[in-house]
Amino acid sequence: MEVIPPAVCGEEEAVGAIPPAVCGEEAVGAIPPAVCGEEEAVGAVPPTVCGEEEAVGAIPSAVCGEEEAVGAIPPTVCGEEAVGPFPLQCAGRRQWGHSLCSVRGGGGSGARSPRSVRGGGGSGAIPSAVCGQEAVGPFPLQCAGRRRQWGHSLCSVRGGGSGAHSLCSVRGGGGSGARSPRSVREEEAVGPVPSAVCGEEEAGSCLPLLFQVQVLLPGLSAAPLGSAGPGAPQDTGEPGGAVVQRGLGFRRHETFLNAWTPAPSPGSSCFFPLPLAPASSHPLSLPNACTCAGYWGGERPEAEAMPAGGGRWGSFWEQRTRQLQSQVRAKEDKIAELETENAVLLLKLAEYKGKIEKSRSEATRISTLYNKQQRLQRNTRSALSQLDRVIQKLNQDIQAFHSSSRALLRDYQDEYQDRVSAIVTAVQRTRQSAETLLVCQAKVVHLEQALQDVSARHQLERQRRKALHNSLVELRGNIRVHCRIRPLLPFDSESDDPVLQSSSISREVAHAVDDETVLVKCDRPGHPLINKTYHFERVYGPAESQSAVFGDVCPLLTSLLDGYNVCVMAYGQTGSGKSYTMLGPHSDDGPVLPLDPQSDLGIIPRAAEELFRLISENPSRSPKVEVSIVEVYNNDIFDLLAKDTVAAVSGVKREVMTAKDGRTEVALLASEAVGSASKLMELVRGGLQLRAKHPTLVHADSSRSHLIITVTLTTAACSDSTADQACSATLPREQTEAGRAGRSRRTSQGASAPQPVPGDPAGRAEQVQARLQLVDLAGSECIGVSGVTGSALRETACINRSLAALADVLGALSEHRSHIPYRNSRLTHLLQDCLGGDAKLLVILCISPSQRHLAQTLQGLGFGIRARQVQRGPARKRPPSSQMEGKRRPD
Ligand SMILES: Nc1ncnc2c1ncn2[C@@H]1O[C@H](COP(=O)(O)OP(=O)(O)OP(=O)(O)O)[C@@H](O)[C@H]1O
Repeated sequence: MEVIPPAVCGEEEAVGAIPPAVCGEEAVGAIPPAVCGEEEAVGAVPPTVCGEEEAVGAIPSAVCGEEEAVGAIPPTVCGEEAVGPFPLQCAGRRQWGHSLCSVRGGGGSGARSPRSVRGGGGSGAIPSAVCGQEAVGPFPLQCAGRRRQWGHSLCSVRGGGSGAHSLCSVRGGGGSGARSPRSVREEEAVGPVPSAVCGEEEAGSCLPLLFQVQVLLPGLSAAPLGSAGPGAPQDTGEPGGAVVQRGLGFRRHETFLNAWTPAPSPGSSCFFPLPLAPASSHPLSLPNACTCAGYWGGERPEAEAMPAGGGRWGSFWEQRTRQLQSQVRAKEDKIAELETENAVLLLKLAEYKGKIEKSRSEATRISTLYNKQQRLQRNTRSALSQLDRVIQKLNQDIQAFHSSSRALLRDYQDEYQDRVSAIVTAVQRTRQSAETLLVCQAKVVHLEQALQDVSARHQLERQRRKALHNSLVELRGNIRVHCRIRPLLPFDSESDDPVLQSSSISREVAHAVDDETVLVKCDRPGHPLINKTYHFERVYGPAESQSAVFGDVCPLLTSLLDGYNVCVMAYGQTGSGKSYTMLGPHSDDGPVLPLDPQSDLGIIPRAAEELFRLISENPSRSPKVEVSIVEVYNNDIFDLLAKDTVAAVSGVKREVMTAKDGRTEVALLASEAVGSASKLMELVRGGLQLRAKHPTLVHADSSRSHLIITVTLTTAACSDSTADQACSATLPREQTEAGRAGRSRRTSQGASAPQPVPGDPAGRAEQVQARLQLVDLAGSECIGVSGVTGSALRETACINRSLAALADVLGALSEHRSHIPYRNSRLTHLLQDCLGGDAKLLVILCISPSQRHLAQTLQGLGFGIRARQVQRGPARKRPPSSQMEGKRRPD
């Protein structure tokens, strides 16, 4: 083992023969220096640089980061950790210098090979090793600690190592070597020749310094080598000695490094620098710093290897110094260039960092977006899957719909064809029908025309027939019977008969078939079917108005003015509409004139108005009009205009008497002359107030007496010609003709025509009296139905008896009996002139359509038929009063 280089060790012993050994924990090196970290490093030649692994290399140097690197001369640059000989630049973090730091790894050995070991041991001959926190380097060695450390060599080398020219504070193992300085920190450093410089530890002897390297940092003026100012290193002049600078007095923040480079060792061809580095923890606290200046190793050069004498050595070293200075300058230039590049790189780095930050935020944003997109994609996928299912379902539905639609379409087309063919057929038929219809329309028009002609002819024939019938009636002296069917009223349904209350049975049994026929039809269970028709001069249905009824009465008023006695009599059961027909709707005030077109007033007020209208049309005649009103109540006659009359029951009874002229009159009958219709109706209203009334179950406002209003017209007699003219002016043509026929007949028969009485001794003017009797009979009633008792029952009995007497008279008249029983009743007695005389008698037969009153209806219809059968001979005008005297008609 050569014992040339010194060994430097940290905490461990460093043993080195000649070359120094540098070790971390333990370092052993032969000739090449070995620098080791924590592991032992043994190396011969070349040095080895390794990271954590052992590195062995020959000449070329190796640079490694974490990996093994071996390098000889060319410098090596590494990232975090680098090793390089000669100008070695290694950039760790912001570290600048020739060689770099933070070399970790095992040791190595080799001649002239720098070695930087961290952790492991290392050995090298000439080149030094540099480490980050621990670094070793040859020649101008700059080693930075962790921060801002500048210098040729560095401190804190860990690991053992041995070898010549091995450097610096070594921790760990020791190293041994001949003439090798030894620096031991915490551990002993042993070196024969080279001295060891250490901080607190022993510094071994050093070889004579061969030259100085001065490195100036910015702001520090250069000091001449060997003659620096105060504190400049002193050459001890002893070979193998160490230069120890203590208390050099450098200013703070200034760095002055003196390097003493030993002579090349025989075993190595390179130099080992003598770094001067602060030993304190802070790199800039130099004044108290340097404890270990440098080491040199190797044997003193032999005569043949080293110029003999100081001059030769001086020139050599001067040359070498210049060479090295030029190299230093070149390196400095290179450093400046690299600084620039580094600055640029730093700028780029900052830029890239900014971009990286931006990219990171962008990446974060993109990541967020990506997550969102993922979620969206998941949602979309689930939605799409649902949509797919829905679409599949829809497709199935659509297919089903299409198939059903096709089937429907086929059915529709088939049906359409059928319908079209049917329509075509129908259209053809319709065309044929239209043609037929046109023909039919033409026929219909023709028929309608013919019908109108026939109708006109029929109407004409009817008028003729009616005229003939009226003539016949006039000639025969028949009683005219008009039948009026009132509407169905609410009280018609108030029946105890459940059969009648049944809605299945029609409640109307009497119907107006036409204006001359009444049909009674009733089909009740348990009763014989009734289906009978009755013919009258006129039939009024329920809908016919009061004015229509009065329209047929109106001609009789003309006859009245012509001198005929006229009687209009309403006959019928109770509640059948007699008072309604004769007077109008019941009211407390009675019928009030004047009439309006829509009025419901009956025959009496209308007749009054018409009478005075007719009178006013021929003022030359201006007959005297007198009114008397009587009622036949309980077969007694009461004068309703008598002054002594308070009420019918308590009034004075009147008697019927026969006048000289044969007329029947009421004795002491009060009569009042009236000059107007309203005056007449005023008297009527007064009489109605006195008329006996009593409510029954059938009719709440039932009249209990027969009301007879007599209007007497007294006119001056006129000649036949005058009378004919007057009659012609007022009567309808057929009536006039009939009247003429009758008159001619009466004349031939010697009937009493009004003729002037020549030589009337009394000198009285001839007068003709004609009477209009308006009779509202009391209604016949069925006692069981009307439910009357007491006085009402007597009233009913009297009413029924009087009506029966009336029927008997009509029966006798119709049968032309010799005796007419007028006097069986005061009613018939009072109406004798009307019933059997020469008056024009009109009976208005009122019936109820209700089934409830069927029996009474049938009885009334029978009465009407019987009345129609009466032939009394032609009606005659009333003769003048002079002719009437002494004439009496037999009873
Ligand atoms: N043609 C008709 N139109 C409308 N209502 C009628 C008609 N005939 C009768 N009435 C109504 O019938 C009811 C009975 O009529 P009305 O008093 O004339 O009977 P009546 O025969 O005089 O009875 P009574 O003999 O008992 O006096 C009355 O309320 C009346 O208004």
